Amino acid sequence: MAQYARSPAVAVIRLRNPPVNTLSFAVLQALEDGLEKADADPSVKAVMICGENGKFSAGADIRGFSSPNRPVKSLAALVSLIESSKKPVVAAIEGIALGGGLEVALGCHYRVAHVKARMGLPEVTLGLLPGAEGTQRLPRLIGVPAALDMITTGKHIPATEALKLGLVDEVVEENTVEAAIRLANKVIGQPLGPRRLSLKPVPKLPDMEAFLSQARVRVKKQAQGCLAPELCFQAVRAATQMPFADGVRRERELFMVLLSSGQARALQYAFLAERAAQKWTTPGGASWSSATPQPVRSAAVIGLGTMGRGIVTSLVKANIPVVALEQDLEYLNTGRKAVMLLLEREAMKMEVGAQTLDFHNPARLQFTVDFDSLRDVDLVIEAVFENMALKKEIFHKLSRICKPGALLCTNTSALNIDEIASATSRPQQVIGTHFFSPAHVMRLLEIIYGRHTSPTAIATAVQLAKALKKVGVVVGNCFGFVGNRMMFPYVQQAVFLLEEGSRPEAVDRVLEDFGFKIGPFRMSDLAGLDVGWRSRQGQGLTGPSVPAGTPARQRQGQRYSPLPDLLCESGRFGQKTGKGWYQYEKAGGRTATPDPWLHSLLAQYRDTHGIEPRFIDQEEILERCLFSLINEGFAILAEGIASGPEHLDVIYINGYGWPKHKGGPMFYASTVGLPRVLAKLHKYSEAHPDVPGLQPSAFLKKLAAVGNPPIKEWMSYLSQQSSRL
Ligand SMILES: CC/C=C\C/C=C/C(=O)SCCNC(=O)CCNC(=O)[C@H](O)C(C)(C)COP(=O)(O)OP(=O)(O)OC[C@H]1O[C@@H](n2cnc3c(N)ncnc32)[C@H](O)[C@@H]1OP(=O)(O)O
Repeated sequence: MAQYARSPAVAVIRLRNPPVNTLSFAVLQALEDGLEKADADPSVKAVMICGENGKFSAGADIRGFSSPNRPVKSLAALVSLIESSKKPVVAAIEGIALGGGLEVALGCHYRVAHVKARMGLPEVTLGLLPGAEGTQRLPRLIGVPAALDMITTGKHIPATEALKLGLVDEVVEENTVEAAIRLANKVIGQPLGPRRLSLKPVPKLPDMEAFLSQARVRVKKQAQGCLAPELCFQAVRAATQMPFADGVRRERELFMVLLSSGQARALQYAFLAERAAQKWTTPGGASWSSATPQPVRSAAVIGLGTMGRGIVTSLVKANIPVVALEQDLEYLNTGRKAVMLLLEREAMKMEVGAQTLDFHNPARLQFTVDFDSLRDVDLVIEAVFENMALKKEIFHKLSRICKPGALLCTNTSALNIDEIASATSRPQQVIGTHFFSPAHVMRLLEIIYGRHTSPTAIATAVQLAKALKKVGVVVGNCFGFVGNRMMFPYVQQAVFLLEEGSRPEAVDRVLEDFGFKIGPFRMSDLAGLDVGWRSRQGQGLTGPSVPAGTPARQRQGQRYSPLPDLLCESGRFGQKTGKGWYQYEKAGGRTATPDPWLHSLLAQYRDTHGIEPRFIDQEEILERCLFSLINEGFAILAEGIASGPEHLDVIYINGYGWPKHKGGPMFYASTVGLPRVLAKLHKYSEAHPDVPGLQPSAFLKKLAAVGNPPIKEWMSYLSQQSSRL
């Protein structure tokens, strides 16, 4: 709620709704009561609004948007009420003023911010727009270009930038509340008209129309299928074209369009899913609420290939001293040059300069070929290539060399954590940390616990993810873990569709139109086709270990496509060789062009195997790829490999380019409706009985049978979570 006090001519209203002072009905009501009380008291000459616990407000309650009683209108009315106050109102912004929180501050006549405060209108990231008149007030205060930038990107800006933009009147390093009270006392009796933003004109630009049309193109490009940025743009444009009251009406109409859109629900779900994924549990009973992380004051990275370089960069950026180790001086020098280049680029992006990152200081970043240098580090991340024997050899060494409490992490995308841990005398300290490439950019960190991994080790890895500004998702140990395990049937369907008559560019287009950043074939070309080829060779699916007489398109009674193997046998490994599922301008090129060679290979292949090609429509492409991926997700949940559907969705949004405005694969399934997903899987599995990925999982069947419950109830239908531990 809000607490009311006096100081002595200034009424102090403190928003109070832990942890982040969201604007619930009760808070809004208490704020309104406080304003009325201040207005009615002749000894009160000014008002100051601040937030409890060093935070102004994180805005409207994201959990409340789906409620029929959401306080949309009352927030806008309250902001108007603040602005129309006859006594000056000053906002004291500490910590954060976001969304509706910043809109409340915009209703105030003056704003004082702490130097460490951050401000923003992040509604666009939730599929909405600042619907409490923020799209009309902000451009009047800071001008159209800056307002449009803040509103269409949702970025948080630091107080110092806010001061430059004119968003706040003062920035202070000490007590913000006292500074705001001082300012309130100073402005008593001064005219308020010029401080009421609704009365100000929108600052003019030499050519507003030209600016807006260029901005619109930029916004559209960044939106990638998301509706909110375009409607945010339209609301700000309304501010340039209409009087305040009409602009507010337009803002309200656009807000209602967004509020009822599926995208807003999906994006709000994604926000909450990310928080839910931090609350990990294991079938063995360990959980985020009881496990305590160990401090990580230093780290080592073994292997300076693509992944290792990104991981070192990430650690340095997080201010964790790193020892980087390679097998010999030649590899070490190549790795060192590459890491330095990455860090220099990052330092430039961070606008802090190489000195602040301090990566030239050997106490912060040291390169070595000597395993003994790892003796004292708190944590080691092994990032050599995917070879079980090599990884086991390294872990055996680490087990002997590292200090007793050190956490031993393996960066792997599929290998068995228990087998790696078995090479050590301390399997409780061994954990999988699956980084995504480029590791210093991608937000996802899949954290894989093994049979013996301790809760402390899991909590430490989760804490490390936070320190690296990544989202860590804790999952159980199985082949491919969560992300890649769900990806296998998806990619498999994509290849089967080629066998049956489709083309890489057709399949990719359907999935890119759905919203994936890149389709499965472009993705395989980017990652390198040889990675999967080596893995299939290791599993005995291709190469000399396949028994003579095995049918070309069958393995262990199941359908198998040798197409990707054929490409690799012709040296087509994707972008790096200039040829894969597409052709590229050169080895290492990025521009994919459909390849006639591949088309004739497909025709020849179908001929050889007696496959009559057929036209495959977009619906079948989309459903077979997505529903097989989702189906695997249900199997993963039933096996207790992940704590809930939110965890799978967070993995897909942050690691696999799933469109966030579609909420993640499991959320998407809930919007399609589980009975429909099930019916389609039945249909496709009847047509392809030798494809296990299309046979509906028992958990999906159960959820459809009990009447398609909401996603948050799914896990309660798992009577007994089977444990992999
Ligand atoms: C009535 C509508 C009319 C007009 C439009 C107004 C719209 C809005 O205001 S929409 C909301 C806009 N605000 C945001 O988008 C802020 C979202 N929150 C954040 O960015 C971050 O949470 C934070 C910067 C505020 C804090 O970050 P951090 O310190 O890393 O903590 P957490 O993210 O883990 O959050 C802690 C805790 O708070 C919950 N929470 C945060 N913000 C909201 C919110 N706006 N509504 C509801 N709950 C919120 C968050 O879920 C965490 O709780 P749990 O641990 O229980 O999940």
